[in-house]
Amino acid sequence: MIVVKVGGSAGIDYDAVCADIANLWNNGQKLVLVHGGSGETNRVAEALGHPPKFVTSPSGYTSRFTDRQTLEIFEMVYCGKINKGIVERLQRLGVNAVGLSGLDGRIFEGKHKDSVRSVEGGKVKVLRGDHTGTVEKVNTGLIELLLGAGYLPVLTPPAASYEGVAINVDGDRAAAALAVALKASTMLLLSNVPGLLRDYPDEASLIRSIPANDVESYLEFAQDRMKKKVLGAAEAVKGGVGRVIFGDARAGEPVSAALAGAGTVVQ
Ligand SMILES: Nc1ncnc2c1ncn2[C@@H]1O[C@H](COP(=O)(O)OP(=O)(O)OP(=O)(O)O)[C@@H](O)[C@H]1O
Repeated sequence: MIVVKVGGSAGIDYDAVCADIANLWNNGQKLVLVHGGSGETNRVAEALGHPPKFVTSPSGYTSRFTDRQTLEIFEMVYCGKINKGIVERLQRLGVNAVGLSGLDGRIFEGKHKDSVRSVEGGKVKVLRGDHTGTVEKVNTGLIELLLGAGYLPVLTPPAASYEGVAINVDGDRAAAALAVALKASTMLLLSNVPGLLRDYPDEASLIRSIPANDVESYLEFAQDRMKKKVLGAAEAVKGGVGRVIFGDARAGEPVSAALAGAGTVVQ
């Protein structure tokens, strides 16, 4: 079993990712696909007159401040345009894909965090009305039901809070929780960079391998949103996933290339 998470940053080639996945799936590879949608969400939010707001926590993690309106825009893009776009591509390639959010059947569950601490102008502010959280539980029953019946699950945030409220969760860490719960041998985190770069954005500074017992010390090379990927990788290998690969989803055969070791291999 492998878990493939494909991001939603500019430049990602969904046609290439889906063609590669269809090929692997049709050759018997069991897999679950998780996706993001941040780039398109930013564009749609701007167009709807509710521009994105990002907050940086005192510990340096950046996240999207998700008020109710942002959550609704987020769902339009993640669960709508991106999810159905991927499912349609896979269906056209002969793969019976089923697109679901973490809310559906409570596939991803976690605690709702209503407030977030944000560093603004050197001061820490508390912002309320946030619809975010972290995945703590994965309903593998529904996923196994689908896989057992021959469907390829295509999953996306948001998750469900324990009270049944939709919460924006980080897709990389959701994929990590899923990979642990499914006892996956490999998790791929594909985005619009070749992997973790020592000197971002210099692509020649690709870090080729990271020892599984020392992932956190590589957090220092990751800026803003890349930090969550490194954290997700640490959580996955700690939870028993054999290897995590940060790979490039901009062209070629992104999944096969990453499985063959292109990118940053955490093992
Ligand atoms: N050291 C680094 N190496 C590589 N990328 C980095 C580094 N530091 C920061 N980044 C940024 O991290 C981004 C990837 O993370 P991001 O969460 O934006 O991608 P994603 O997974 O494609 O999106 P989504 O949130 O939609 O799933 C890259 O586009 C790059 O700008």
